[in-house]
Amino acid sequence: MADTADMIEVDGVEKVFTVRRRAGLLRREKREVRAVDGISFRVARGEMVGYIGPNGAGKSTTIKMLTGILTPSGGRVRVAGIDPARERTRLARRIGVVFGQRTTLWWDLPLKDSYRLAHRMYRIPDRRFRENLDRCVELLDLAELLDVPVRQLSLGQRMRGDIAAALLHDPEVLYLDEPTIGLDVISKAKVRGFLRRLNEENGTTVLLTTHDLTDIEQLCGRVMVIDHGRLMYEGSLDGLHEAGGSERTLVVDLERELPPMVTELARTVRVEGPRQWLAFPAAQSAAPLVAALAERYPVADLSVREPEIETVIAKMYAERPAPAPDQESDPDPDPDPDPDPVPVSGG
Ligand SMILES: Nc1ncnc2c1ncn2[C@@H]1O[C@H](COP(=O)(O)OP(=O)(O)OP(=O)(O)O)[C@@H](O)[C@H]1O
Repeated sequence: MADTADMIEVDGVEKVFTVRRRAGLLRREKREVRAVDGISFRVARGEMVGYIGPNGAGKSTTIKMLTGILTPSGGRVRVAGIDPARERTRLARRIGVVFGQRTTLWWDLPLKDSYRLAHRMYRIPDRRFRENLDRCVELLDLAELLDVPVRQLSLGQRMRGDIAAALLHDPEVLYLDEPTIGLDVISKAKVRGFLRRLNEENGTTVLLTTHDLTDIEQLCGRVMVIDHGRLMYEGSLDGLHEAGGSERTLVVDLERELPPMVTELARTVRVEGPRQWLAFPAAQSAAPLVAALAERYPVADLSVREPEIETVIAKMYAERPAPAPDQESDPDPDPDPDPDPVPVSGG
């Protein structure tokens, strides 16, 4: 069972939450939120897949079902051949989880103490623990941070610390929920480089949730898009850009104020003083556009902006019927009634 080619199997999975909310002074009414509404997908062993969608789409709920923190309301989930909800502790030894917004490290203790606890909790053989820790310390640049209490770490340092903690027990599957959120460019590059290497060298299967399309572009061969609890797209990132007709934006600083620039490769969508914004198809390279503009206009500086995931998905939606009202995302859910910590600290 454990050597199945598909590391993650999800068949017709649903998760329905019942939310109580005030409806008048004394009355409270119950409402169902279909956070995940019948999704099916596979992730092969050693694959690195992006799982994206707007806020409230159902990404975290899916990941929680894949760890066993949440039990599906319907459908079937298997990870490494294990039913996560039934055998959560057994599965915890085979998976690693990083929630970008929530640390699994001990806040008041030096970073290395959290690692020592993981060593004991997962009963990692001493030699294996040392090798894994040494590798993470080297590749994630943690040497200077091991003695620092976690609460004193910057967000980027803490994130690298969390990623290391999730990997000390050699998980075959790693779930990453927004691992680059709020990080500066250098920290993002470090995290992405590390993940690429981990996947190549260890064959770790990675499911990556992110709002940053550059994470997907640099790491994932395949992307799945979820919205209103349903899978809307599965394929390459380029295919997604095509399906959504999405555009990137070239921001051009000219040496002086000029009328809107004209080129057949893009549309000038905004002009503010000497700065102009040009939209062009996201699947197209910016190089010919840059060359064409530089030939005709006094260009001082340039940058390219990637489309927002929300915009790409909104464009895909323009062609589809609106979702039923009871599937709209809930602006005021129970904050987080999950009683359990994520498996890395609870397994
Ligand atoms: N414990 C809960 N109780 C009630 N509703 C919930 C609960 N957890 C999530 N929801 C609702 O389920 C839907 C999906 O939420 P989920 O957190 O999975 O979305 P997400 O795609 O991870 O969003 P984000 O990008 O904002 O983290 C939302 O409408 C959310 O309000």
